[in-house]
Amino acid sequence: MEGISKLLRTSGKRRLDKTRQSYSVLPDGLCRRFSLADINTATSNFDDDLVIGEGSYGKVYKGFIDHPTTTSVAIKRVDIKSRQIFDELRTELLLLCQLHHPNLVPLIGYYLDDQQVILVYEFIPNGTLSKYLHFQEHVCDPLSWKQRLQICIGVARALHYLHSGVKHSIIHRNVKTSNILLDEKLEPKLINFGDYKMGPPSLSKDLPRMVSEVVGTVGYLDPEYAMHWELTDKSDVYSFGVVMFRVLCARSAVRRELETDEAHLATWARKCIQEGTIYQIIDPYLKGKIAPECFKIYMDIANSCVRNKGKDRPTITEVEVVLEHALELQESADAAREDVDPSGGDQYKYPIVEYTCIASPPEFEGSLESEGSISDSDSTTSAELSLDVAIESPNGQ
Ligand SMILES: Nc1ncnc2c1ncn2[C@@H]1O[C@H](COP(=O)(O)OP(=O)(O)OP(=O)(O)O)[C@@H](O)[C@H]1O
Repeated sequence: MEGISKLLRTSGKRRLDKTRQSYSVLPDGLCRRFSLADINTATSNFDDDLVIGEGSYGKVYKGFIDHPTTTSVAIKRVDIKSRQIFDELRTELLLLCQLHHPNLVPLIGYYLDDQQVILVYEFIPNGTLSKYLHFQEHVCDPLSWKQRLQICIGVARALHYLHSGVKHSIIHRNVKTSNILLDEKLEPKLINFGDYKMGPPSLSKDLPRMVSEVVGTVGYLDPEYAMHWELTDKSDVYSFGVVMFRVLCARSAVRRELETDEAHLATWARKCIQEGTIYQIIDPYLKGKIAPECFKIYMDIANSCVRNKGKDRPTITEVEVVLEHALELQESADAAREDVDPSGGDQYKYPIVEYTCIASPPEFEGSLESEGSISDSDSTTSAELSLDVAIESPNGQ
């Protein structure tokens, strides 16, 4: 990783010295370098019909390389309007070509000159996770609960790799559902590394790093980092907690039109957890489909991720382990149900339970047994039995 900063320094100098000219910023062999002619062919000269998305930096095109085998790629083209944009894109490039994990989007190659940076990624066909999380107005088939758990596990694995799998931890800083793409098997791939920051060596991760600007997305942003400008890997954990609530509730992370607690999903979810009403705000599609034991530990870990203080949040490794356990619990509950009623399929109904956690304990203990508690909807108070819960019986009738 020391090599990265060195490369950044040297390549920065090169840029100042040269007029428009393609050049390499990486040692040979580290990453494929495309010519502009290759890119023009791949995108039919940046044909607007091939645009698949647009980020804050520019358009993303679907392209095809290596004719006649034709591999599908996503090509991100960024006009260099400022030195900062140039540096961020080059940073992403330098980082990505050295990272390899099944849940990170693979970078295939790049083209770079003084006026543009073009990054060529593997094409991930199923779009962003946010596309699947539209409360009550599904634009595509809703994901099952098991698929959602598997997606969360994949993203947690990617973050685990970034936080601990490399010499210096890498803090993504912009974990959100629109930065998670799904491949043909709905395996998640984390994208957008332009805002990452290198943390301290992995072994001393708890030391905060002072940053000169706060980067992230409203609704996902760690409040402690936003207030004190001190960044640790726990900021990503906070954002990941918001992703978990998005996955459960299929609601937006932030709704600017509201001026109540409901404006921020994380704040709203924590309030509902304290009041024992969280089940009322989950995605209606999931109601009755989550095994209570799985629901409890999912809520425990999601709730602990969005604690105000980073030191009270779990590490992403702990989150990953708990989510894997949650998936096992769901699978064994599903298997037990199938034994009872083999024809039930996805329609098996679990009792509707509420989850309550009055106050967050000061430390995350690893064991989540003692945290929240769940109760059958039968035993909820009348105040808790508002519309959503009251109209659904455990049998789905
Ligand atoms: N590898 C890829 N495969 C398929 N689609 C992609 C890929 N990369 C990006 N996209 C699509 O292009 C869109 C824009 O991506 P991009 O990373 O530029 O923007 P963004 O997520 O909006 O980022 P920013 O936070 O910089 O505004 C994504 O939302 C996605 O739909």
